[in-house]
Amino acid sequence: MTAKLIDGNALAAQVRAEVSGRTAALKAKGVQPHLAIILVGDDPASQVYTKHKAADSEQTGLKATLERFPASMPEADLLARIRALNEDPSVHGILVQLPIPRHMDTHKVIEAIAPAKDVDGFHVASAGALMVGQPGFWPCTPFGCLKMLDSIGYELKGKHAVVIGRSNIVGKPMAMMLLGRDATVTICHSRTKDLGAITRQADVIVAAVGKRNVLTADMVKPGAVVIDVGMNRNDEGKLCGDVDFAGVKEVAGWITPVPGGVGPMTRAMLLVNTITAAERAAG
Ligand SMILES: Nc1nc(=O)c2c([nH]1)NC[C@@H]1CN(c3ccc(C(=O)N[C@@H](CCC(=O)O)C(=O)O)cc3)C=[N+]21
Repeated sequence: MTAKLIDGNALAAQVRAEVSGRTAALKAKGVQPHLAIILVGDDPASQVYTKHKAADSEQTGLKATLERFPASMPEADLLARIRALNEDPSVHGILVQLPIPRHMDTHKVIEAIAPAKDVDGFHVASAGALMVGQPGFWPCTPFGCLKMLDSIGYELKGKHAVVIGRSNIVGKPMAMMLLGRDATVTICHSRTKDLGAITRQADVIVAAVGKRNVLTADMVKPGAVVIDVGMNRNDEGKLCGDVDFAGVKEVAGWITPVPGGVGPMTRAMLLVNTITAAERAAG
């Protein structure tokens, strides 16, 4: 193996320690930072994720309230609950776990969250703020990827960063963050012709497609930094990313593993956004 590993678990622990410090400082001023997590339905994966998020919060001194509702909940009731949380000054962050049941309009539900409490960074106001460089909340996954690059002291200015994937929650915001650091950014996607010809020019590659082996060793310039956002299962049911880790680690300069890479950082950045929301509310 030539590539060095960027350890998401270790970095997330550091981030949580920083959040704990900020939480303690706010508590000393009489403010209890509080994240409201809404889970609609009984998807097993979502139940596990939301429990993890609540446990992470409690570990860093943040209060987390997990509210569970049946899949049959009318959309109007969910919107009303979100509006009540918007008005509640003791709540600083609101997260609606996705996916939500199909009879609900995800866009409408996200837009109901007050932008000042949008700790997922999914609201159009958050996306707009990122695009124009105004304070807001950055989506946790690309924010975590940027932190991972910072953790190795990587200078993005003038580098060619290639993002594979154009989702609203990872690819597009990731590209904006890299652009904000003066990288030259290329966004690739399912209709891109000759992906390898583009990725071979990259100094940094962020793979965020949701498909195994999207990036293989022959597509990577020696020494490049490879960030793997993928969360897939292989034929044995084991968690794996979008990157052919075994092959690419022989070529890349740095690489993130799955599990133990971007996933833990996504969870850590939610805590950062929540304490930031509470600090802003406290003035
Ligand atoms: N409103 C909303 N916000 C989200 O941020 C959100 C969501 N809905 N819905 C689902 C996805 C998925 N997601 C993950 C975060 C961390 C890990 C994570 O920590 N993964 C571990 C492994 C966990 C395992 O073993 O299954 C790792 O990569 O090491 C996974 C998945 C956040 N999501």
